[in-house]
Amino acid sequence: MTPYKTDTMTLPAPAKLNLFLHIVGRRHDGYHNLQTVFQFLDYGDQLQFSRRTDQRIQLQDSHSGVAYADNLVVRAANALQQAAAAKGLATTGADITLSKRLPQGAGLGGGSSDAATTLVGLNHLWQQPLSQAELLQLGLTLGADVPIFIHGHAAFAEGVGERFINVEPATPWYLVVKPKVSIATAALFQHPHLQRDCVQLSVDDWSLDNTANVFEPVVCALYPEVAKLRERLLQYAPTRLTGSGACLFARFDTQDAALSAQQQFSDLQSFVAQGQNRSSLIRTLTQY
Ligand SMILES: C[C@@](CO)(OP(=O)(O)O)[C@H](O)COP(=O)(O)OP(=O)(O)OC[C@H]1O[C@@H](n2ccc(N)nc2=O)[C@H](O)[C@@H]1O
Ligand SMILES: Nc1ncnc2c1ncn2[C@@H]1O[C@H](COP(=O)(O)OP(=O)(O)O)[C@@H](O)[C@H]1O
Repeated sequence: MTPYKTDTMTLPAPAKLNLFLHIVGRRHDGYHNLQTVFQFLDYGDQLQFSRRTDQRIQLQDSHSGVAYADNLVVRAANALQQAAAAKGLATTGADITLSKRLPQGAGLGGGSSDAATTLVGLNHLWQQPLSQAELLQLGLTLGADVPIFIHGHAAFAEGVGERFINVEPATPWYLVVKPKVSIATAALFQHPHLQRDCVQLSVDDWSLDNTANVFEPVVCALYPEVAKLRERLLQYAPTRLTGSGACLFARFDTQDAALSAQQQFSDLQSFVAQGQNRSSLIRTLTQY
């Protein structure tokens, strides 16, 4: 039997930002067609994977607060084991440790990033039972945001967010602040005031100035705390909502400027991180 290259891997699960988010139509399956640009942050969760001698998946979770079977890490590991078995390929089990740092319901894609890192990490540990195309397809069954984290490069995305054209936007420093509200993505997509008829852009047409996040006015109307926080952040830098919220990100030219503004938001959960066009997951993976 060929020896495995590695028995244990530690991989990041970075956050994403939606630099803009437009809805361009509704689909028959209830989902919406989007146009968005995803960029990664050098900040996120961390996952450790170790091969087991039996077939079990065991997750140790540092306070994500999600029920074991619902955790996207467990769901991703089980889905990968089943997909490999369907191809007649053997896998082992795995011990997985999730160190959770990203807030949830934040628009940062934390759960989706954990799922993607699990798929990519275990696929590597188990000697690639699935191709990259198969991983992307499997990821999409776990959530619309999972494929971008598997892809791992900043992209102009369409469809439900699974069709990509790589882009290289500027990589400023961001101050990301989480208002004290929790937002349910599915309910927000159904809101009657949500703009769903944005003009289709092409990849070369978008800029921060000619785009918006269509969720932002709806979230600000529903949650005055978010509107107030947005006003506060706008005093320091251009600010936008990421995903369906609740986090807002303010854009700075330097780390010092972002850190200095952060001092004014000590009443809330926040962090400063630089935008990345190649995700830390993909960069770290090359070390294994
Ligand atoms: C809005 C975005 C933008 O990146 O991010 P978040 O705010 O969640 O981070 C994503 O489209 C969210 O992706 P994700 O959170 O993976 O969504 P899913 O679990 O697949 O879907 C949750 C629910 O949102 C709705 N949904 C999601 C994506 C989409 N393109 N159209 C939809 O209508 C559906 O009602 C679905 O049942
Ligand atoms: N490992 C996980 N980390 C975070 N959330 C998870 C995880 N597994 C399942 N979830 C569920 O996914 C939901 C969305 O989480 P998350 O991806 O962090 O937010 P968002 O989509 O707003 O960026 C959570 O509210 C939680 O119920």
